[in-house]
Amino acid sequence: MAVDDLGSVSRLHAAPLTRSAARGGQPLRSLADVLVETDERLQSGRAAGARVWPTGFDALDSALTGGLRSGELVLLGGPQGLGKTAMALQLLRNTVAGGRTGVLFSYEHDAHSVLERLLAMEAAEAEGADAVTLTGVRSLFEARHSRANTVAGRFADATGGPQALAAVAAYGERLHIHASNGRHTTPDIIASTVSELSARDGRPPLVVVDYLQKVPIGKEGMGEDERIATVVERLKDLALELGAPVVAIAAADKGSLAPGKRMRVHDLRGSSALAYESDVVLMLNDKYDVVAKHHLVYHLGNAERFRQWVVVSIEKNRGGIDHLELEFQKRFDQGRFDPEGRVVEEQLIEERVFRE
Ligand SMILES: Nc1ncnc2c1ncn2[C@@H]1O[C@H](COP(=O)(O)OP(=O)(O)OP(=O)(O)O)[C@@H](O)[C@H]1O
Repeated sequence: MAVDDLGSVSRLHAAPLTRSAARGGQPLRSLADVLVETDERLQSGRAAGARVWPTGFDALDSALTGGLRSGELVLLGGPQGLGKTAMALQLLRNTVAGGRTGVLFSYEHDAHSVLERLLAMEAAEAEGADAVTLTGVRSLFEARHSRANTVAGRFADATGGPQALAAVAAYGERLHIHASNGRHTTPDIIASTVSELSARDGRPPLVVVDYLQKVPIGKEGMGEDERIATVVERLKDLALELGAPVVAIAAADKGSLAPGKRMRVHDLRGSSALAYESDVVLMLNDKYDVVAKHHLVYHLGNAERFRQWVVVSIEKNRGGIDHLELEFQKRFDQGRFDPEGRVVEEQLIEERVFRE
């Protein structure tokens, strides 16, 4: 049947289509029911397939044909300090700035430091390279002898400061930060918190978990791999039930942190479950560490340039192309990446064999 013929499913039937006993949300349904529900969604002006959640990183969105999708579990992995938190926060920021809601389960950073990062990000959005840096934002809060005793007063003279405050105020109600901890914030707590938010806001939030291996299960005697496998399964279930993407940051195995090594999904802690359950895997690596050696040997100036970029490899993409290498320029002094990015042109290696 041609797509055009499906303009309205009810045209195909003499009697209007009605649902049988199995309604949406129940585990067992006939395909006919799914078709009717799809028709109802379209007729009421809603999207019928998975909803697309743009990441706001241009090159990534085009590689992922528009962005992340509802129901997907997305892994963001890579070595320590390469900007996993920065990228996840920027993704959250882009989502809420676009009008949706988001929630961060933060096992690593307190809410105030998240605020500082977002303010630096917004100042940079507004004023580019001249904007107050993340260090500058911290100093504005930490200054003990400032005459200004309000946030607005402290930011009044900082380049991009007032714009950053206005931007954060505009989406602040839609971005939630959960002070999570490795003893109590189990997948059950994550799921119930998200469900409350979803009911309150009338729509599901983008969920970010920073980071996955810190999520406890609350059961004694479980080995780490089994615990991680359980957490990943629960997060995948949450994404499906919620109808939004769940993005989880994943830490690497200690043994795989050797300098000059390219990190792959199989280097992440609990890797077999991680790779199996997730729909999209994004691995971050320092470009300098993963570029083929001839790019460094014959062009000595390249080394410094490459250190400014992070390669984001799409190692898995259940809904589209994978094994694609993108690169984004670090702007860590502003707590972010340049959102544009591009496809990597240089040849990359599995494991770097050349070091200065
Ligand atoms: N004020 C700052 N100015 C410049 N760089 C900074 C500043 N604060 C943090 N950074 C750097 O930004 C980088 C990205 O930090 P981020 O926390 O996003 O990385 P990460 O991959 O999540 O690290 P981790 O695994 O430690 O959580 C780090 O290398 C960090 O050292």
